[in-house]
Amino acid sequence: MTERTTADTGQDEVDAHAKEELARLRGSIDNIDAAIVHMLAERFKCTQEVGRLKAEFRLPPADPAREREQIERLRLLAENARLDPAFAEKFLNFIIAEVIRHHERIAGV
Ligand SMILES: C=C(O[C@@H]1C=C(C(=O)O)C=C[C@H]1O)C(=O)O
Repeated sequence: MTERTTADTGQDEVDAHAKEELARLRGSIDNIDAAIVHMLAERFKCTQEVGRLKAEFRLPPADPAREREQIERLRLLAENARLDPAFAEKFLNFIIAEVIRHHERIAGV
């Protein structure tokens, strides 16, 4: 059996480079995920205040016209950022559904 040395293949260097790149990219992914969590926490702080305001003034928990505007706006932003607009819409709808649930709870619906 012939042995393959590092010098023959350079595979060890490729592996080391791949590991470094993977660690670098995952470091950025971790930072981005942390930013998303912090941004979402701030957004929910605002929407909780909106929920209290709506409950106080007997306004409905959901505002479909406002949601349509936001979705339209987010789809355009996504297109410009080369993000799938359908994904952006799904993501926003997911968040809004949770917000409406909170508003209903605050209003005691
Ligand atoms: C936060 C609000 O309440 C709901 C939640 C929304 C949101 O999360 O962006 C948008 C519209 C409403 O259905 C609002 O009316 O502004």
